[in-house]
Amino acid sequence: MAAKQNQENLPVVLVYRRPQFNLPHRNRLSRHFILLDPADSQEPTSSFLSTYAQSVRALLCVGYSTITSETLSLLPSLELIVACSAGVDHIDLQECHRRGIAITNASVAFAEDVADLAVGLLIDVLRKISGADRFVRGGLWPVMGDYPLGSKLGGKRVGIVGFGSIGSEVAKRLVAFGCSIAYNSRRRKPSVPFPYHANVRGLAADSDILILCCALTEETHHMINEGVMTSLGKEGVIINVGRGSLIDEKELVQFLVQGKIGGAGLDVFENEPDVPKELFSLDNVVLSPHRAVFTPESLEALIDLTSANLKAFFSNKPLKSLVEIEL
Ligand SMILES: O=CC(=O)O
Repeated sequence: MAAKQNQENLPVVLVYRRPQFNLPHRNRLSRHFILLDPADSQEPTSSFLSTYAQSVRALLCVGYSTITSETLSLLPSLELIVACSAGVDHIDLQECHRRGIAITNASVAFAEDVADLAVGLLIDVLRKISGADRFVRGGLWPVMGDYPLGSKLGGKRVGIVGFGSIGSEVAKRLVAFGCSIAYNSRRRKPSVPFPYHANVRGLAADSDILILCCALTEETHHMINEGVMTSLGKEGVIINVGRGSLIDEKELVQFLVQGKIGGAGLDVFENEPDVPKELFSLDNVVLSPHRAVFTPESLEALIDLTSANLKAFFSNKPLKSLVEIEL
């Protein structure tokens, strides 16, 4: 009876997810919150929300489940969206801003793992690890002899696009490898000791490698275009752990196929899970199926952060990872 009473006093959190997205460590969260999940019900989501979620103040958005203005219009009491993702481009930010809904994201929980993968992709592209692996497994070593030389990471000039928690973890790692770092972001960050470029094309012209760690917004959509890739040059390498649409993907494919840039390491694509087939035969391209954030450790950290944000909200304390909405 006492346990039931406690359960009834817990704050209610609406779980919003596409059926393919599971909420990791759900049991841990349900010790502190009553989780209202339309996916547990037979009812269509919109009628579930209209019937059961009218007084819900906090929503947990799992994966990249799209939250449109129509979804928001079904939730008149909503004050907070806790996104279980680093990127929040699947949420209608303008409508959230208009309705005064705060958003938190998970970049800080994921930053180290995403940075590790960015550096892993970069080393793979430069040292041709995946290509060499295919060479050995395909029995080509005895037939063709030496595999082509790779290129050294130390000493490279790396341009980081987006210098939030992920960009700064990438920089920390690459400084240790002996790279020089410069960055581009919406504005200069006084606490960052590296050279700032207000313009991505200028950053590309001064870099051997571009690593994309920024959010996808209207301004950053296709920011890596023909001009930027031309400035990066024939030996240049692009690593993308942000979102596919940061790059004009058709243009990237042309640049890679025609040898107008040196290589790419891509964890994200414009039309996931579809990846341009032209990339499959290129040994200077390393492909990963949007997995940068997924380690058991980062999922644990995600639940800690999610819980901390929700607890802060329900006790009127400052949120742990508030997203600044700039429109
Ligand atoms: O891409 C992964 C994320 O945004 O969390």
